[in-house]
Amino acid sequence: MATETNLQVSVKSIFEDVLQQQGARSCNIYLDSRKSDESSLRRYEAAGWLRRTVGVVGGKDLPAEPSEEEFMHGLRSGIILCNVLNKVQPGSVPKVVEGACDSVILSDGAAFSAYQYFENVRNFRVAIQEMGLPTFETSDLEQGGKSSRVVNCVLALKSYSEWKQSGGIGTWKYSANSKPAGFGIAKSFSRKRSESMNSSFSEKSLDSFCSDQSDSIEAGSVSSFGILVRAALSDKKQEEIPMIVESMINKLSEELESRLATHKELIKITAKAMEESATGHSLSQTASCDDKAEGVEVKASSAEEMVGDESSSIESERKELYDYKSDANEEPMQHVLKLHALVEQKRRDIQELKHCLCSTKTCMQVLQMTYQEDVFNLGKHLCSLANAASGYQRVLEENRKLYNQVQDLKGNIRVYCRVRPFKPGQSNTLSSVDHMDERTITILTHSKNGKEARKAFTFNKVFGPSVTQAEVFSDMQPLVRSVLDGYNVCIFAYGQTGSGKTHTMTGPKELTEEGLGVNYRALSDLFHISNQRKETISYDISVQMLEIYNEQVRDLLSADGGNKRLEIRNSSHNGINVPDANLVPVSLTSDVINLMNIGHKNRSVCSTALNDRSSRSHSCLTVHVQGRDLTSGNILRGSMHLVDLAGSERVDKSEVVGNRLKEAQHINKSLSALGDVISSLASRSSHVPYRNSKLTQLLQDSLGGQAKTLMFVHIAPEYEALGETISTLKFAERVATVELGAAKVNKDSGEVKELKEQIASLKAALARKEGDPENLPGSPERNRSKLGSSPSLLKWKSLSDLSCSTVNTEYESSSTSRRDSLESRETLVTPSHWQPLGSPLSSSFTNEDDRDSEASGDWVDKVMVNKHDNMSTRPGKEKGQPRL
Ligand SMILES: Nc1ncnc2c1ncn2[C@@H]1O[C@H](COP(=O)(O)OP(=O)(O)OP(=O)(O)O)[C@@H](O)[C@H]1O
Repeated sequence: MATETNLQVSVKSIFEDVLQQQGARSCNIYLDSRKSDESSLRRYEAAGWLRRTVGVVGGKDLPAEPSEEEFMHGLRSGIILCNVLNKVQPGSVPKVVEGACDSVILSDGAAFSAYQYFENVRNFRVAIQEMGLPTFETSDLEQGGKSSRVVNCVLALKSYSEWKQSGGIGTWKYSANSKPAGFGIAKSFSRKRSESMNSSFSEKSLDSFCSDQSDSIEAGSVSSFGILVRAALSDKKQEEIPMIVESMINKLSEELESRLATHKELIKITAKAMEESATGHSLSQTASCDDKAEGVEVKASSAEEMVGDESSSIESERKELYDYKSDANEEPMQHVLKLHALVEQKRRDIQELKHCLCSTKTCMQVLQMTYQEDVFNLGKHLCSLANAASGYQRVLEENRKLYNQVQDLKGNIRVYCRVRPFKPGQSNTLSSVDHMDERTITILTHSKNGKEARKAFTFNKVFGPSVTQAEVFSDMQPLVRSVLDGYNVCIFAYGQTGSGKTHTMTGPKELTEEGLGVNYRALSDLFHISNQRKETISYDISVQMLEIYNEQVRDLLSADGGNKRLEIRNSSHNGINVPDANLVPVSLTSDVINLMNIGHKNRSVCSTALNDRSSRSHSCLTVHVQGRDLTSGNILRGSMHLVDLAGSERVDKSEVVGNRLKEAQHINKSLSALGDVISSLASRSSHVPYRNSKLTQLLQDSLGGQAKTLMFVHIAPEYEALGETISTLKFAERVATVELGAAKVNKDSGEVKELKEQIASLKAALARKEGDPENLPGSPERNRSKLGSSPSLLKWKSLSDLSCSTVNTEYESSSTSRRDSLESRETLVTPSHWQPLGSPLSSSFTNEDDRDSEASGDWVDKVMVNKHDNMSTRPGKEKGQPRL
């Protein structure tokens, strides 16, 4: 269209030039009539095209320059319209009604027949609408209708027809407002209808000339040129016209030739530009590929999106370019300009994109560097964490060793005394217990001459009648932890029948939470601690329950009620064990309760009315613990025997016979054998007589070496049981006296000093590992905080706390002699004036460790004395040492 306009403008200017050269006066501009002229010209154009296309219809020709009324009147039947449409688009109106009434023309110019009128026009409008062309209302063909819409529709059809004729290349476009040539400038030409061209240079020849010059130029425009020419020549003399026309033609042909040359040139440029654009695009793609190949991780999604968007936009633009190329024949100038602009735009876009890629690359490199730095720092941090973790593991390991050393130094054999309360209804009963303090029990007795006398026995601890189950357990709790560290522990309940052994080990018949005995509490504690350590060590805990009756071992957890006799075996792998006894894995305290119920049931099955099996047999609950260190893979094995011994009362041989006698003999034998073993161990005897009884045989691995033995000696307070009480205490004395010797340490000995130094340096080393200045020994903050947080440390006691001695002093009942007696005890173990140092380990302990260190009280300082004793005498590797 632009080309068309350009050409028209050129033709117009040529006319003007020619007219000026000829001295012709310029046409006047009639601005007021411009509008009507414009619509008239459009109408003429439409009419001209209709005439040329369909010729004479129904014997009536449409005037070449019809008035508005003539135009509408001519088209009202719809025949011309339908015919012209069928020519443009064959078959669009399959049946054009050309009725007999055609010739009947009413005087008012109305429709020939209503049928024709509506049918043809309707079919035409429908077809036009389907083609997407602008249409009009049927009423527009009536008087007062909008003829401009009809004209517009016809011109659109004309434009479409021409587009089609030219091959239908590109997209058909039609602008309803396009003006006929000559109206793009401020001049218009009017012509009187009556005026005719009376020359050889007829209207027709000029029209055909114009139309010959450019096929692509709309015929309507050519018609306008004709009008222009006619208007220009209207006032010329006849003889002037050939000359004017000739010069016009010359000018026109010149103009057209130059136009064609430009057109060709532009097409060349366009093709070149398109090639460049395509090459530029592929270059940018190659560049992006190269970038990728270089390994530059331009992965910023936004940049990729941009590139992606741009590629697709370039692709679409490229397509458009090709479209333009196809349309180039129609509108070369405009297309070329557009293409130029487009190519420039694309170049700019590509440049911009390259910049963007560059900056993204830089950003990515910076980011990469930052990440690398972060990863490096993280690695360093991880290394230091790993070091700290392994250091922490080492500290824990050391802590475990130290802890167990402390347990060793406290004495591998500990003897506690527990006094049962009077049974209900015994309030007036005379007690054999004269006095009790923390470690001493004084029994009321009589001397040989019948005078009242007292006998004092010293233990590691004395528990009075009011002491609770929890308090009893708290004192032995640290030993439970040793089992988890791979040590063997043996806990015995010793005493005469009815003295409270079962109460201590299991609890009262009606079990309550407070009443739970050592067995439940120990296992519950094992579960608790093993659960706390689950991140570092995986534990398997299993339980066996055996009974030794008349020197026969039975399984209390067997389904047959424990009737089968079992053999004790010694294997290199498992040590001493009873392979045929049930070993039941447990993980909850409730599991243990259930198993113990089974055990008690089996034990009572074997009882008779006259013979309470529980007091006539030893029951042994054995807890086997196997722990696997998750870091090193090391295996720790420990076991704990919880033994409820048979009643220790002596049976007068003259009074009992048969089974009772046999039982008594077996009990005496086994208890005596136990005493012998413990004595031998405590005195570091070269021979330990384990094989003298099934009991000592069974417990062999858990007695001696680094194994820990704890004996609860039970006392019945009734005076009438004095004989049994004395004999029980003497047994305990036998066990404990040997340990007493070990506790006789001179506080000033050089070895003790040496030990003190060793422990101080250990503390310092641990504090350094923790990197906590507060934990360095001697730090005032540390001492303050430890003293503040651990009152037990303030309650510093003398070294006599450490003794496991019993002292028998038979003396007259007087306060003086009693004081003397106490003083005499003090000489055995010298009171310490050492200041409490606290434990540097405690800060690195877990809660569990804190609890345990608290439970063990001021253990670090206690270590100092006993360590000397044990270290100086302990053989290198003995039985009962943790098996790793
Ligand atoms: N410390 C205690 N507090 C309260 N009651 C106790 C205590 N010790 C023992 N008893 C009670 O005394 C009675 C006898 O105790 P227990 O059965 O434990 O003695 P035993 O030594 O195990 O006897 P046996 O050797 O016959 O089995 C039980 O009723 C028990 O509940």
